[in-house]
Amino acid sequence: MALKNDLLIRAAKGEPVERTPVWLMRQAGRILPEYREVRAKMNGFVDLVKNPERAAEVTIQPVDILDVDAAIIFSDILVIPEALGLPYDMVEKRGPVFPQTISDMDDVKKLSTSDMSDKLGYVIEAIKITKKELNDRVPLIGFAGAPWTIMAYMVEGSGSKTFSKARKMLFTQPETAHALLQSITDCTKAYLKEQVNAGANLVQVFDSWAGILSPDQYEEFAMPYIKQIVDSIDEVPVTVFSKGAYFSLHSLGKLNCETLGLDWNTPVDFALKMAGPNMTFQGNLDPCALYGSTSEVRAETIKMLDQFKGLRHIANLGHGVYPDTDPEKVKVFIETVKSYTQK
Ligand SMILES: Cc1c2[nH]c(c1CCC(=O)O)Cc1[nH]c(c(CCC(=O)O)c1C)Cc1[nH]c(c(CCC(=O)O)c1C)Cc1[nH]c(c(C)c1CCC(=O)O)C2
Repeated sequence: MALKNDLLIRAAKGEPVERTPVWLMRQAGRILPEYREVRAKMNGFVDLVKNPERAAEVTIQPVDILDVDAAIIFSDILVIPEALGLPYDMVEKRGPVFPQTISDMDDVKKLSTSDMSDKLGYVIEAIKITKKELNDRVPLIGFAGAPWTIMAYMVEGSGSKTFSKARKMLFTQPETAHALLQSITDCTKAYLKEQVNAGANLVQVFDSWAGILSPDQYEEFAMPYIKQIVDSIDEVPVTVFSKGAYFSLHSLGKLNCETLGLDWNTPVDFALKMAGPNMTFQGNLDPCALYGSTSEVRAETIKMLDQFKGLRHIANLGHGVYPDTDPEKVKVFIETVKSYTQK
């Protein structure tokens, strides 16, 4: 079945579009009262993630309510560590917490890499239900965390400003780090393949903690694994969002993917110079811009769109939308993108 709105897919591939497509990272989540209502009926976040019917419901909410040009499957990047044998808990106001972590090679060897499709079957089921209920109105985005970001949580055991335990491992036990990264990569390749087979129309790789690595570390511990993942997907376009890794845009630009996510710290002309002209850029409004008044949100959005004028572009924020953002301001952002005409 053909998509009724395929702007996102065409923009990703660099094909002509009538206007810039728009969606928001973390759109399926706490900004919507309708999400919080569903969430309140569940036994916590993980329970919601593991309920394919409810996950499909909250995936579609932003399409109905905000009129975005894409849905992103409601799940989390941390389902991979869980499937590997490290369960997580989502603690209110603190974020993810892992009771067990990875400290050495023995821990890596103990990870269970078998039966991944059974263990992640709930996400695949949620994708199938979502596809059916979306009825091809807009594309469905599948996703996974990049290996370095997943490793960071598995070693650190929770969120952190510095992830110093995870970064320490890169210096003190590089072989352990590489073995862990390779295990995560193998599982992620299989997982994304299943998402595509179930109907995902595009996949995004989130490297949220890329920016805490040095350029050399990024080339050694992040890039080779992202490349393996990107090279394993031919059927649909791929977006790589390496937050903070402006210093590696030259090698990101050589990846066999269609789109690079940009955060708001990265100037568009700099990204173009570094990554070259063969990529679509996605981003990059500061999520805090949505705390402004209606006219300020409009002005900031237009300023952002002007910077991408003439380039291949998918409008988005430079990171996920913050939970206390007024959905009305999100709508202003979306409507401003849709009514913007390139002069
Ligand atoms: C680092 C990361 C995580 N998860 C994710 C990333 C990469 C993107 C980024 O950098 O923001 C990705 C993610 N997490 C979630 C989605 C769903 C789809 C979407 O709307 O984008 C996606 C794409 C749901 C979620 N994931 C989480 C929530 C909130 C939990 C709740 O409902 O209580 C949602 C809707 C929780 C989560 N999950 C994670 C953290 C650190 C937290 C706690 C902090 C926070 O809330 O942002 C790990």
